[in-house]
Amino acid sequence: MLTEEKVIELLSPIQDPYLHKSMVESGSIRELKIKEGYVGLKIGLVHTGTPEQMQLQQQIVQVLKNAGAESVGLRFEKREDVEAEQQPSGQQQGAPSILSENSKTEFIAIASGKGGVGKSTVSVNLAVALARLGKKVGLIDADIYGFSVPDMMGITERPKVKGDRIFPVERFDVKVISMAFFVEDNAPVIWRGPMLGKMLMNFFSEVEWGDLDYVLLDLPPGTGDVALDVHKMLPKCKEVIVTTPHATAAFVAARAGTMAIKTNHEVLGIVENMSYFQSESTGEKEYVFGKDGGKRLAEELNVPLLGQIPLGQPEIKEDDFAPSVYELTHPIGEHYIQMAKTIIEKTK
Ligand SMILES: Nc1ncnc2c1ncn2[C@@H]1O[C@H](COP(=O)(O)OP(=O)(O)OP(=O)(O)O)[C@@H](O)[C@H]1O
Repeated sequence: MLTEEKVIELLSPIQDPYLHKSMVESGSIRELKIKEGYVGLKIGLVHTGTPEQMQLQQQIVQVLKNAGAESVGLRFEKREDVEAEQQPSGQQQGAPSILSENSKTEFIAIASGKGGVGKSTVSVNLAVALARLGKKVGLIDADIYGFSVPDMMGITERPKVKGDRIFPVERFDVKVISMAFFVEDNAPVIWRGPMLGKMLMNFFSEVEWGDLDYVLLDLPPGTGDVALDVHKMLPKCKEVIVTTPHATAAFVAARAGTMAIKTNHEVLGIVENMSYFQSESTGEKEYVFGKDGGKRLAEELNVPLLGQIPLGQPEIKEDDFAPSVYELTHPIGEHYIQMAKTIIEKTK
C-alpha cells in the first residue's frame, strides 16, 4: 500500500520539465490524495497542455503503477508563481504548418446545440468517409467535457511523443488527437476558460499532422468558449451542424448556426441524425423523434441539408473493435460517403 511519503520519494527523481529541478523540490506537487489503490495528484506547471506535460504524465503514471498504484488521477494547473527556464516547444517553432497562410487544409467544425444528438458519431464517420474517399484527414476531439472519439473508434494506444512533437494516433487512415489523451484513467477534466484555448492551440502547433486535406473538429455542444476559440483561431473554419429531427433540438441547433453566421463562418450544411427507424422486413420508416427538424433548420439558415441519417448501430467486430464506425457496406456507411462527397464538392 502506497503512503504519501512513499509517493513523494518515488516522484522526487522526476524533473519538472520547465524548472529543471526535482518535481518535489520545485513545488510542482500541489495536492496529493491516496485512497486505497488510487493516487490522485494535482500538479502545477509553468506551461500546460504541452508535449512536456504529456511526457511527464506518462512518467508519473508509470512510476506509480510500477510501485503498486491501481489507478492514478492527474490534474494539471498552470503555475504563475515561477518563470520557466525554457519556452514550451511549440512556441519556438514559429507558425504551425496546417495553420499557415498557404496551407491547403480545410477546417470543418462539427457543432450541435444540444448534447447527445450524435455530433461525435457524425464527426468520426465523416472523417472516416473522407479518408475512404482518398482524402488525408485529421480529427481533433475538442469536446473537452465529453471526449469520446478514441473510444468510439476503438483507439487504445496513446500518441507517441518524440522530442518535442506529438504524433497523432492513426485509425481507419484518420489521424486522431483527443483531449482524452491528456488525462489518465478517464478522470473528469476541469479546464478553466483560457486553458481550453491554449490546449486547442497546442493541438495545432505541437502535433505533427503532416500534410492534410481536412481537419475535422468535434466541438463540445452549445455555443461556449471552445466554439468561440475555434472561431477566433481558425477564421476560415467551416461548420457542419448536427441535430435530431426533434423540433426542440433543431431550435437549439439554430443558435449554433446563428453564431457561425454572425462570426462569418460558412455553414456547409445540416446533418439530421437519428431521422427515422427503417424496418428491415417492410422497409417502412418510423419517425421516432419527429420529422424533418433538420430540414426546417436548413431552410431557416438557408444552407443545404447534407443528409438524414437513420437510426442504426454499426456491426460490432471483436477483432477490429470500433463501436461507432459504420462499415462501408453498412447502409449508414453509404449515407456518410454521400455526405463526404457533398462536402468535397462544396470545399473544392
Ligand atoms: N444514427 C444513430 N443511430 C443510433 N444510435 C446513434 C446514432 N447516432 C448516434 N447514436 C448514439 O447516440 C449516442 C450519442 O451520440 P454521440 O456521443 O455521438 O452524441 P454527441 O452529440 O457527440 O454527444 P455529446 O455532446 O454528449 O458528446 C451514442 O450512444 C451513439 O452511439
